[in-house]
Formats: sequence, structure tokens, C-alpha cells
Amino acid sequence: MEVRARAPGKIILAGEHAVVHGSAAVAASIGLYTSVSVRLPSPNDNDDTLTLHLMDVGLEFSWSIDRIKEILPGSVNNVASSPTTCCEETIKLILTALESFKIPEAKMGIASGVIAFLWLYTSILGNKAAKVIVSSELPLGAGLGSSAAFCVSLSGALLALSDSVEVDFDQEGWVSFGEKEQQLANRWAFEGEKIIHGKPSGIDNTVSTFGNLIKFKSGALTCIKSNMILKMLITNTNVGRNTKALVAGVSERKKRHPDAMTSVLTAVDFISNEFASVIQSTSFSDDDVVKKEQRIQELMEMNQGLLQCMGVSHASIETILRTTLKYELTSKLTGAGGGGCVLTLLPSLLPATVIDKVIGELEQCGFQCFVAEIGGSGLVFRFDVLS
Ligand SMILES: Nc1ncnc2c1ncn2[C@@H]1O[C@H](COP(=O)(O)OP(=O)(O)OP(=O)(O)O)[C@@H](O)[C@H]1O
Ligand SMILES: C[C@@](O)(CCO)CC(=O)[O-]
Ligand SMILES: [Mg+2]
Repeated sequence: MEVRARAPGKIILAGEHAVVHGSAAVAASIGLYTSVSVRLPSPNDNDDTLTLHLMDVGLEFSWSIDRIKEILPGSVNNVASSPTTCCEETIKLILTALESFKIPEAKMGIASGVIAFLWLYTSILGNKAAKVIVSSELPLGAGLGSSAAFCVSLSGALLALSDSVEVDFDQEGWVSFGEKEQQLANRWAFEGEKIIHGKPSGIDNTVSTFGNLIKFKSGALTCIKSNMILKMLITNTNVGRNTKALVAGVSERKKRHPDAMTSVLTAVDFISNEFASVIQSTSFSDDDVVKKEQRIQELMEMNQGLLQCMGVSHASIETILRTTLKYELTSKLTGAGGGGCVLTLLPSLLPATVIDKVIGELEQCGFQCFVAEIGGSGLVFRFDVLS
């Protein structure tokens, strides 16, 4: 029996970092997915290993079930229906399960993903043998929510196989979970994100689970229906960074300058709320569309300025801002910043020749550009009966 699940990445249109401190943020899923397949051995396979193959980084991990029981004795209990946080002590224990694998220095960030995997796997499926394969269309660690897509697709695949969730094995093709099961997958994914991010707001796993466009504030989600076409150019600086370190850096700055930072975070809250109301407003004439796009551009510019105040911009991001400004286009970083990806609004009346020119100039600087579909489906899964 094999189950496959996939979950999308995301862009944050307004409010990253501030959302960790209780301000509102607006995010949309994008049409790039992470897929997880979990294959359980048939009863006569005599397989007693848990294998994790991370295709994107070319790493494979394998543990005997006896070793899993030794590291995580709690894995004999089935806690799939009640998500629990992995404590520091357990993280240290799980780290010992990684010692024998020589992870190259350049790929050390992957260790946190493997710890999240072991925590989610053993909490949801206990100590069953299985072969798990992960692959993604998303760039890893680039601000497009690869960690959330990883945790959501993994939680979805594991829950589909667990006793705690009732699913119809005869359904064909990709299907969505019911609302209750989506909530459960989202809560487990949040526990995984805590291991990778330290202090996540929950926005990334929420938009990856439910898809579409959302406003998110203090853990609560509001679904949004956009009444305008938002076409965003995504430019990857290819500068690697780590969300956990950037989020911690903003918290440190807030501790050093509490009053100034509180004003910055409050300003972002207003920007996100205004962003949400502009895209939801129902005025459709050409003039109105142009005005709405101008307001969005101004909000993006202000949000980027405040992200600079938080200390999460980067020289490569500033180069993209300057380059797109030459074409009167507005950009902001998306996700955690420090490198990663930048969004540029492509207004509806912008000639294709200008888009080609700006992309050409950005690519000449060594950046990678693409236009992704915004607001697609969230977590889905499918069963395949193996012969
Ligand atoms: N396909 C994958 N295979 C293995 N590990 C993954 C995969 N996707 C994500 N990860 C884990 O997530 C980490 C990257 O998460 P991080 O939060 O730093 O970046 P991001 O989620 O891409 O960006 P952001 O959080 O800003 O949206 C990787 O180092 C790895 O531990
Ligand atoms: C930087 C941050 O706001 C978004 C990362 O995509 C972190 C979070 O909300 O968990
Ligand atoms: Mg992340």
C-alpha cells in the first residue's frame, strides 16, 4: 500500500515577520508542490527498516525499527489525534539517530527537516517499517515555504495511513481531506515547523494546507477572495538563508528596541489589512484596476521599507529592487528574507516587451525569474495499491 500526498508552497504578499509578533499578514499558495510518498511493506516482505529518501538533496537515511524504539520509546503509543510538541530533550535524542549519517556541511540545514520527519512519523504512525520518498518543485530555503510544504505533505500522507483518520481507500485520483482532517494535518505540520523554524507564526503551514488566499493573524485564518488578478514575478536571488535565524534576529531587535519595533509591527498590521481590503474590493472598471494596482504597489514599497527596519533585507534583494524600479515596477521580499525570493507586481497593462526586458536584466545579474500560478489547491492525497 502506498499513499502519496502533496502540498503547495506560498508567497507572503504582506506581513512576514510581523505576523510572528501578532500582526496580520496576507499569503497565497502557489502552483509549486512538495510530494511525499509513504510505502508500507506487505506482510510477507519481512522489512523492519524505516527509510527516508530526500530526492532534492540526494540524501538517504535508514534506521532499523529497533533503533527507532531505542531513540523514541514513546513511539509505541499512538498519538496521531493529538498533536504534541517535540521537546528539546527529544530533539537531542533524535540528533543521535543522525550521527552515523555523514551529512555534508553544506547540507546541515537538512538535519532539522529530518528531525521533524522522525517526530511526525513516530508520533503519527508509531514504529512501523516504511519507505518514504520526498521530492519538491520548490527551491529549498528560498522564502517560498518549502519547510511548510514538507511538513504538510508529510503529515497528510501519514494521517491518511493512521488509524485516527477515516479515509476511503477506493477513492481514485487526488482527493482532499475533510475539514476536520485538514485541521489535524495543519496542527501536526505546525509542530514540524516548530522544529525547523523555532518560532513559526503558523501562516506557512496554514496556507499550504488550505491553499488559496488567506489573511492570518494571531493563529487565526480568514479566507479571502481576491477580486483582482494579481500577477507576481518571483525572482530567486539564489542567496541561501535560514528562516529560524532570521526570525530569531527580529525578536532580538525587538528586545533591544521595544518601542520602535512595536511601531514598525503595528504599521505592518495596517498595511496587511489594507492590502486585504484592496484586493477584495469590488470595483472593476479599467481605471479602478489601475488605481488598485497603484495602491498595492505603494503598500508593497512601505512593507519592504519596514522589513529593512527589521533587518531582514539583503544586498541581493536591494539589487532586485533597484533593477525593477528602473522599469517603474515595485518589489518586496517574500518569506523570511536575508536572500531568498523577491516579488514584483506585474500590472495588468504592462506590455509583454517590458516584462521580457526586466526578466532579461535580472537574469543577467544571475537571478532566476518565474511567474507562478497564485491561489491553487492545498493539501491533497491519493492511494495506490501496489501489485
Ligand atoms: N524537499 C525537501 N527535502 C528535504 N528537506 C526539506 C525539503 N523542503 C524543506 N526542507 C527542510 O526545510 C528547510 C528549509 O526551511 P526554511 O524555513 O529555512 O526555508 P523555506 O521554508 O523554504 O522559506 P520560508 O520559511 O522563508 O518560506 C530545509 O533546510 C530542510 O530542513
Ligand atoms: C518570516 C515568517 O513570517 C514567514 C516565513 O515564510 C515566519 C513565520 O511567520 O513563521
Ligand atoms: Mg520555512
